[in-house]
Amino acid sequence: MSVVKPLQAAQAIPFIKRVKDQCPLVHCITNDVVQNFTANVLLAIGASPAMVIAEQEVTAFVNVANSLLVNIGTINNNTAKSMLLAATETQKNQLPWVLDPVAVGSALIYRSEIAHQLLLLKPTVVRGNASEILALGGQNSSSKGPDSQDSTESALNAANLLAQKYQTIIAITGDVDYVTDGHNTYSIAGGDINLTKVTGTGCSLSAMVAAFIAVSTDALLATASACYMMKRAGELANKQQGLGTYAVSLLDQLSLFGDSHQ
Ligand SMILES: Nc1ncnc2c1ncn2[C@@H]1O[C@H](COP(=O)(O)OP(=O)(O)O)[C@@H](O)[C@H]1O
Ligand SMILES: Cc1ncsc1CCOP(=O)(O)O
Ligand SMILES: [Mg+2]
Repeated sequence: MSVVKPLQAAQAIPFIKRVKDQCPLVHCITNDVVQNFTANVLLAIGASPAMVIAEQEVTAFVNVANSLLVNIGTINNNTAKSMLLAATETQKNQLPWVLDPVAVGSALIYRSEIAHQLLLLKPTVVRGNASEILALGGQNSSSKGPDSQDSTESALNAANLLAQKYQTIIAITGDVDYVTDGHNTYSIAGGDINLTKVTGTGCSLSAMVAAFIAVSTDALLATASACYMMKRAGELANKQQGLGTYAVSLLDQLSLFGDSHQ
């Protein structure tokens, strides 16, 4: 078992600043539910989003972008082809990329098979909730579609094994986030339960991770820093008016980072 260290805010701040300063272009092949929210989250943190999906375009575009996000949330035959082409090209050229294995496991056999094919293409980071990481590791999980029903602690062992086997970084998000390379692990506490009641926070966090690893050589700390930023913004967002306002306020808080607060 790897050593778990709580991430300090001061460790995350330089990574958050670097994204703002360098404005990385993030190529997103993501699901139909969260396209707009993800683009707005990336803009809020100072990155540039590009949703480029066609199989005729993805190979060229991964070489133009600074990093790639592959999210299988509403996968179909066409998008699966694009995802595999894009990931193959990033692996060939050793470009940073993130896999978000939305809802793997349970009855969803097609996406689970594609997720395993994508894992073999060496994602820099895999970001999922506890149920997804347990399922990816071949362990029992109790998801509810894209939502987790498992604790992040229960997925820590699976995360360590996956990280070692595929030489990747695994970020498990939930009440406490854990980010591990199989040897060193950061924990990030805090956040807010409302983050689970707005669709796309997990998916857009994966896009944030793609932006953070695009501008850093320390992918472990960069990933943990992105997790910190989402949790902190989730704490600061307005919880008095209902979930619609909360979602918009979350964007506000992400965009205000570094100006009025950390
Ligand atoms: N119980 C919780 N308390 C506080 N924050 C949470 C909780 N569950 C999830 N989060 C936060 O919500 C964000 C999305 O994570 P999660 O809900 O696990 O992703 P997904 O949408 O992929 O299931 C992350 O920032 C995570 O830390
Ligand atoms: C509801 C839903 N169904 C397929 S993808 C998706 C979005 C899930 O977003 P998140 O995992 O960030 O909550
Ligand atoms: Mg969610």
